[in-house]
Amino acid sequence: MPRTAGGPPPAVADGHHVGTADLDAPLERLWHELRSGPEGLDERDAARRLRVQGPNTLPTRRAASWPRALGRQVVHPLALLLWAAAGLAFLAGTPVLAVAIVVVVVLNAVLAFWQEQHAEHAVAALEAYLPARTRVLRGGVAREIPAAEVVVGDVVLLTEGAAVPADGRLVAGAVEVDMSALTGESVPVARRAGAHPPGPLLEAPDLVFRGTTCTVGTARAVVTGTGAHTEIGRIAALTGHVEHRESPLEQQVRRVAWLIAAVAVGTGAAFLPIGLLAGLSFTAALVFAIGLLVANVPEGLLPTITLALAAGVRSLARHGAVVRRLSAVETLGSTTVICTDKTGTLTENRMRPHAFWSAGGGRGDPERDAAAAPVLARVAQRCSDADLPDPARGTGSGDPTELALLAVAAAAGLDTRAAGRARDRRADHAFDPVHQRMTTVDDTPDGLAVHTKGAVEAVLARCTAIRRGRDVAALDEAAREEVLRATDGLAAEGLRVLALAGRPATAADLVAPREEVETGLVLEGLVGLLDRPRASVPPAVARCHAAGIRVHVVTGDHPVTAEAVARSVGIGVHGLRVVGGDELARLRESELDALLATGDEIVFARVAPEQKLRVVEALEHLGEVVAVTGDGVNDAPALRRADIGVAMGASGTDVAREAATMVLTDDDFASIERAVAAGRRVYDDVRKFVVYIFAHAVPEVVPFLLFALSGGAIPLGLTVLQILAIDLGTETLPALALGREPAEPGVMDRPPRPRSEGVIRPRMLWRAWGLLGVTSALLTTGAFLLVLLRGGWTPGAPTGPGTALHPVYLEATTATFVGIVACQIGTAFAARTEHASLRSVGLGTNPLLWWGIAFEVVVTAAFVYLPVARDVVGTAPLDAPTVALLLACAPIVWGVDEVDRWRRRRRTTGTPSPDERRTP
Ligand SMILES: Nc1ncnc2c1ncn2[C@@H]1O[C@H](COP(=O)(O)OP(=O)(O)OP(=O)(O)O)[C@@H](O)[C@H]1O
Repeated sequence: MPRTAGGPPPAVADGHHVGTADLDAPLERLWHELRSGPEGLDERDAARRLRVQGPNTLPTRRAASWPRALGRQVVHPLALLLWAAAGLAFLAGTPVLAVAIVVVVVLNAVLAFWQEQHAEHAVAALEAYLPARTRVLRGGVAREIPAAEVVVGDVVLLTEGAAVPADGRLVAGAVEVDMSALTGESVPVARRAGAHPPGPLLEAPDLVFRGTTCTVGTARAVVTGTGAHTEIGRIAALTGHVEHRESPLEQQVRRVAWLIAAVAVGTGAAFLPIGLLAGLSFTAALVFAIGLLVANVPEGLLPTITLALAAGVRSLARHGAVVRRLSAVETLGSTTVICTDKTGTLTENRMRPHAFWSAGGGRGDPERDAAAAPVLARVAQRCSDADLPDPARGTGSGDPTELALLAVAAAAGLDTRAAGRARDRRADHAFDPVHQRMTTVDDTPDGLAVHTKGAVEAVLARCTAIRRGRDVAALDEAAREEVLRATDGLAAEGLRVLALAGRPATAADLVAPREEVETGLVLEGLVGLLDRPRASVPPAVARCHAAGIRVHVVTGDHPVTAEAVARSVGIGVHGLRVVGGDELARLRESELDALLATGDEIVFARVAPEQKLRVVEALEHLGEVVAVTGDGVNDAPALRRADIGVAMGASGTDVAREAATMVLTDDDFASIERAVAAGRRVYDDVRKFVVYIFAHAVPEVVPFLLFALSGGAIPLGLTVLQILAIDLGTETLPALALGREPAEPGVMDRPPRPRSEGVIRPRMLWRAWGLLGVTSALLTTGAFLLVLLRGGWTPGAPTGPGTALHPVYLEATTATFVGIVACQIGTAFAARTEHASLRSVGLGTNPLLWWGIAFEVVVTAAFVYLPVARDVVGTAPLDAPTVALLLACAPIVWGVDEVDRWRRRRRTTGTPSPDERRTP
């Protein structure tokens, strides 16, 4: 019987799973049942299987959940408040109002649903930017393919840091895998080919599963299940898709929304007795209280914020930074320190041999002099896992360091193709960042030989002799000094220096542990590799400095090389310290804190990945918001710990990607800086539309206040239904457009926002309610009174239905309604910037806003001029001069705010103080 983790094996008609194959069977039978072999499938067979089996992706159950998502919006707590208001309106005998409120609830729910779906899709679409890739054998040749194209029968190659793309059985090699996604157990477990005692499926020592990652070792596995027919596929089908977790920004805004809703209910309740005192009937007073409530409940706020975050995530993805959590966008904006690695992030990761040094010949040209150093060239050729099929074009696959060394071997006339090398290799000890060297034992024309290459200190420590021309001399203290001096000389030019060494081997070296093989080596020479800084990095570093962000380098490379590269891109212009891994290890926590608090930028060189975590923890202890980059398995803890863990999408391992908050598709440091700028922009945008949404509360409430405080002598300037028309019809789209506002000039010239600072601050409320709101209220109330007085009204004169003044009253409320819309247009333009002038951002730079305003104008015109709509909301057509007068409210509101911003800029003499810059 085939073993399963639980329940019977899935249906196998489509061949997704080896339900018919016996996992306990000997390998030969498994190959037979899967119609595959140690060479893997051939391409045509694989393509056909892919068509039959479908892609190797996990099912999503989005389709089934949308009615629930929509339903959730209708019973959302703020919506429930509005339902209650509708119920009250119905009881108060105003069914039209009740229906209108219900329409508001439903339309808002639909809009919120649409926004959330949009946000979810934006996040889901990110996967397309990060296609998981995997290496498989096809017809005996290793190829990298999208993980979605893996089929049953494929032979996959697993290496350190790789995600297991499908369920399978190991056929060669041994690995350790992190099974935590399946079992919750975080300690990696060993898996090796061959061993096969009976027992539970998940514990079988030769089986690997999709969703787990390989932390150590290399192995080959034949795929036995893909897509939904994997263990994790079954779990995914049980739990459905991942829930959206609320970001701190959303939590904050939710709290504020509740606070405002409570205030709205409170004011509504308080105005009920005031209305009665002003002489209203109970019904009229109730309607009036409901009006206040509906006017102030900020029901659209949250979904709009979620959408703004999602839009930010999407635009980041298009610019090389894929964020894996919505909340990361806001954290990015407050980043204060970036810890970056060097190779590939600051530099291009395209290395070429630049200098060569040997004890006999001194410095030389690596390609020209390579032939004169045959053993060195052989180490470069043999001790490598890269493939340089065509040295002339320099193209190939593998580690850039090794490709550059293969170029040296090719210059010496050696064959650099992978196939021949693999044939002669008898044993190897892979490179890892802790040992910082790699060793192979190979058959050569001169017999079996050990070949080692790596960081100079790491190799030198294992050498006992040094080559001088044709001779080999003992490696004494003086010779060691000579090598280290030569290393420093090359490193000072920013070169990555590798030492190459070798010795004749014996059969014992084929089975001996690493430490024994890497002894008694002869140092052949040094090669200096040039890896140019990326052109985009110096300006990005300068922008980080202007934005108050410090950049530390944490690298495995030599201190002198790292310092030269750091300086060449502008890191440390205001003070640079270089700290080696050994020194870092000796520092006490308090000393490390003191070092990091100096304000200097620091190059941590020759550090082990584990030490990165220590630096990150110390920085966080100092209250910094840290973004840290990493690409290897050992970087994962630091990536997880940091506020923003940044993994390298192009060169990093799957493990690092999984642990990271953000993945750079181009590995470029400049993308981090762009992401920080985008984070700041999104945060600013959220504040912009909060200002916009809050501002209209004042002109909506003031007519009620005037009515109540005048004891009914001044009629109600705005009907409840008109308020609903504003909330619903006219202001939604401009608010959405403000969420897409391009960054304001100077967004990267101000210091980072403190982590503790709330999104809504007193100064911003003053601007929304005090400045924009009060100006709008003055203008609209003025317009209302003007129209009334012009029509012959005097305070206290009756304006109710049937009275002579009723048509004038209708016209006057319409003036308030249109006036508020015009003021909102002015507010929208004012809210586009927090500090800068509108001129500096340009009038046409947010086309969405223009569309939103066009929509607003059309809807308002419909409410005023379409008889059906007019009857519902109680408006009357306005004449052209009145309309012109009301439209003037827009530039006035904008102008008042523009003057205020100008005044604040001038008060700070053009160079705003940090505090001033952060306040709206
Ligand atoms: N494939 C390799 N074989 C042998 N030695 C290597 C290899 N790659 C790198 N090294 C040596 O090990 C050192 C550390 O490499 P590691 O990959 O940890 O860091 P790095 O790439 O130099 O820096 P960063 O952490 O900034 O990416 C290098 O400086 C180099 O001397």
